[in-house]
Amino acid sequence: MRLLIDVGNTSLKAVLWHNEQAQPADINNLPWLQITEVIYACVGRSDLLNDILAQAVSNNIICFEAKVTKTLGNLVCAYEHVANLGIDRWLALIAGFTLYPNTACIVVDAGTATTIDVLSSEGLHLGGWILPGLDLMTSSLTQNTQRVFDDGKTPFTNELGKNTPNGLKNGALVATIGAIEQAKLHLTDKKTEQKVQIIFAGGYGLLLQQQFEGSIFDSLLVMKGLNYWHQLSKTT
Ligand SMILES: Nc1ncnc2c1ncn2[C@@H]1O[C@H](COP(=O)(O)OP(=O)(O)OP(=O)(O)O)[C@@H](O)[C@H]1O
Ligand SMILES: CC(C)(CO)[C@@H](O)C(=O)NCCC(=O)O
Ligand SMILES: [K+]
Repeated sequence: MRLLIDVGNTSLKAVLWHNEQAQPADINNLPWLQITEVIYACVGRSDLLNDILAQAVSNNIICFEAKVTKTLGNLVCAYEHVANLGIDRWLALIAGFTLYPNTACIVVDAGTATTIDVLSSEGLHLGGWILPGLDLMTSSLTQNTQRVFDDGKTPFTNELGKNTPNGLKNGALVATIGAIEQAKLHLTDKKTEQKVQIIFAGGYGLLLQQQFEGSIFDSLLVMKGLNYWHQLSKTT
């Protein structure tokens, strides 16, 4: 059994991976006798990991930290300074590349931030964008204006707004949808009409997925990326 940990800017997420399946992990009561290795990634507060890694060490369990590299197998990172790319973005790309081989992908992780990454069918990461997540978009407006307010019950829809919370929420949603549409333009090749797979992850991933026909939502994308990273980094 493997312990997979993703430390983001809002929370630490952990799952136990066993027989190709994820089980929820209670980080206050981890089954150390059954855990064979720990694989983790961190874009947020690394101090959240201290206690778990110390427990792993005292149980003689080996820990691996996933890092971004220029290449991983046939996957190539767009950044010149690869260490600057968030590891969560790289792991989501690794998962997209592995789950959809030879397929152009747009990988969207919608949490605190929304990240959009573009991957060619050959495994070239063409680059991406970092947007405020839907909640950050709306809270930055309510906090920096006098009259823009949210009512806590208005949903995000792609309709035109006809009141303030509508205008605010829907503005955030369509800004995000529009960015994903822009990402498609970087992959569309009129001659080959290649299929582009749009993959969503993160807290707002399901909501966004519903806006794009043929797209998929995978709540475990980053966790799967941790597993694939581990496999690929051993063999390449
Ligand atoms: N059903 C849901 N479950 C969890 N979060 C949700 C859900 N629906 C919307 N959200 C929003 O998604 C965001 C959290 O998403 P996610 O868990 O992907 O966070 P994250 O940004 O990846 O966090 P971190 O940076 O800690 O990894 C929050 O803004 C939350 O309000
Ligand atoms: C953008 C976030 C915050 C998304 O979690 C993370 O991937 C990150 O901190 N990235 C570093 C900056 C970059 O990816 O260019
Ligand atoms: K994240």
